[in-house]
Amino acid sequence: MPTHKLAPDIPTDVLAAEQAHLAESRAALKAMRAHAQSLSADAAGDWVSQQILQSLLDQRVAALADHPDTPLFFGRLDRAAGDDLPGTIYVGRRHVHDGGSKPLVIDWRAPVSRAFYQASPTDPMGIVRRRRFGYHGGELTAFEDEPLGDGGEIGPSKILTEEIERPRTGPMRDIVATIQPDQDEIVRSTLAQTVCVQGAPGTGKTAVGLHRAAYLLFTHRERLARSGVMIVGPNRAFLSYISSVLPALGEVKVDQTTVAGLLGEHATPEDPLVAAVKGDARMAAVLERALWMHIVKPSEGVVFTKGAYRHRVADYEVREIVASLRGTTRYNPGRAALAQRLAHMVLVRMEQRGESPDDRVQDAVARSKPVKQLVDAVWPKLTPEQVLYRLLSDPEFLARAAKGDLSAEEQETLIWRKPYRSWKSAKWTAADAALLDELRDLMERTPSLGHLVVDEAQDLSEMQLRALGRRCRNGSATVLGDLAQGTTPWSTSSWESVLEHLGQREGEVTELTLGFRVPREVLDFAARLLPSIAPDLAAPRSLRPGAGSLTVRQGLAVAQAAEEALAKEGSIGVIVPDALIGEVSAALGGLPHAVLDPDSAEEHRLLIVPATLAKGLEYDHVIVVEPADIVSAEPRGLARLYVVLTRAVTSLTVLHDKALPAQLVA
Ligand SMILES: Nc1ncnc2c1ncn2[C@@H]1O[C@H](COP(=O)(O)OP(=O)(O)OP(=O)(O)O)[C@@H](O)[C@H]1O
Repeated sequence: MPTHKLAPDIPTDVLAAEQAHLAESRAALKAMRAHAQSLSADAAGDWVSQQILQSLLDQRVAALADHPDTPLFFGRLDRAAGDDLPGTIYVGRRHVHDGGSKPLVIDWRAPVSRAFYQASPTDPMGIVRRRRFGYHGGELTAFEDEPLGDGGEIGPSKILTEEIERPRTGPMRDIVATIQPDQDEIVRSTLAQTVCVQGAPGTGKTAVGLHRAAYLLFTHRERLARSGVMIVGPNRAFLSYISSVLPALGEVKVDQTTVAGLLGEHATPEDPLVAAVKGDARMAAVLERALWMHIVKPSEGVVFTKGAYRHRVADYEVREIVASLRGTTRYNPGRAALAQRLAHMVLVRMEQRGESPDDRVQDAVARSKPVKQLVDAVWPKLTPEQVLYRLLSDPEFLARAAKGDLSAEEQETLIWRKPYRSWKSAKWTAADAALLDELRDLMERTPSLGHLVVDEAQDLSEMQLRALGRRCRNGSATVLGDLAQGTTPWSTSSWESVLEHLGQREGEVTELTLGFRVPREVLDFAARLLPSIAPDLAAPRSLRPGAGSLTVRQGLAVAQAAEEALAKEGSIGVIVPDALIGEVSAALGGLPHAVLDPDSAEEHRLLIVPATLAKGLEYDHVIVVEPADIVSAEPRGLARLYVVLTRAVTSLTVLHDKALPAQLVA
């Protein structure tokens, strides 16, 4: 077993030497920042290049900021001699070098840093000793050594345990100092590889996804700067919770959004049965047919008059062009190509008459009135909204488009009960947003990003997955989720199916099994629901025993439970059925609190969290109010309850007036 050298019994001379290295590294970082600040964008040739260069320099300066509370390095590796790498390496959030070429801190994402996460007594990876540092308020106060060379066992790391037990306040933190070997495998998988991670609540899926984004940006900086990386999360409260992790890792240029943010903020409520049909991947074929059904068989040709001549393209020739374009192009480029092909035929006629028209003439003919009129009649200009409007309001049109794909019953489900007056006044739903996006892509190709991280992916419909898949079709994805936490009408029951609809069939499904958030006692309690919501999943395991962390009380004494929690350290989430927000807020009376709101910058230790927004979040102390109402509020209410019961880091108090759901009673 290693000796854990933690204050107060650590050798002060060794600690002082490490503190001196920290001071030297801090000074060097300051010098690097000053140097970056001194660089001028004036050298750029023109105004535009100057602006671009200035923005790059500003980003560099921002990335070199030293945050006093964030340790600059958290680990040290002492390597066995034998190659030209330095014998001692400090692993930290970014590279820091002295004025020359001496590395003072090496970025955790660099290949040499991998051993910090992966080396073990059985595979020391050339490392003789791994040292972890403990910090207190930005000061280096302790360290812990793990000898790796002697093949012995490594005991539990106190620094790791302390990090995991640290009370939560405010937004999510990075886990860069304590990434575990199985998490590191996922973080460092190659850019070309799509990875899908199934993991019980609190196993670090979100953390791993964010760190993978940071790793890929570091490793493929130029490529991804061009193509982009995006994080897609379940709702804005979640985005706000994770928003500071990537900036803390020096990555400020990653878009973080929700599916609604990406596809359109359409939120008209909808019957889950209708949403389920709209979310089904069979809708893709229906939409494709619906769009192309707008093309009308040409019954006339074109006559283009120039001077005394009338140049004619016959109706059968138009039909041939349309037939040759159909199916070989997207809708909008097809329209443009039809105009150009008609113009080309006119040009051929002109040449046959001895004229010698050039490309400009062809463009002019393509834009001319007779050609435009014919194109509009045969291959009409459309918006996605027009097509979907027609599909959802015209049963006969839907029947033709849906032939063989949707049953008569499903078609009836889709048709609006109360049709809108026009496509402009139609009110769209979240499920419609994915359909509109599919149509948009059938009309014009959606650009692809380099990498997409999709969190809580079990909740996405097949059509939403297709929409996300378009955005990484030339790249790869990290897909994160838990089959037991699916709460939407279209929640998936298989990751293979998710990967298929995402268009990433080659993706590898892997599992994280060790929980870092929820104490064992609480997790075991919540896991009673698993046989009912995800019978194929193994019961989750927790790293943290957490004896005494669970309390179940009859009666809704919320204020009392909140006061008890306020007497302890850390954040408090009172998770309530959405319908009870007002009532619980009134019951909390004079205790300062707020209702969770992603748009508010206000910070409160005591937050009321609507059950439907709790996904992905965590609080030190969680008070769950009236589980029976959480279950009865929605079709997948039991899964919602599982999500809600697994948000606690330190304690969970369940308050109930009504009988607890039978599945929870042992
Ligand atoms: N290696 C680690 N070291 C320290 N803390 C960790 C580690 N891995 C995860 N955690 C912490 O555990 C908590 C849960 O992590 P995270 O939110 O990523 O889990 P999740 O699997 O996405 O959970 P959920 O399914 O409930 O959304 C977070 O506070 C995270 O910082």
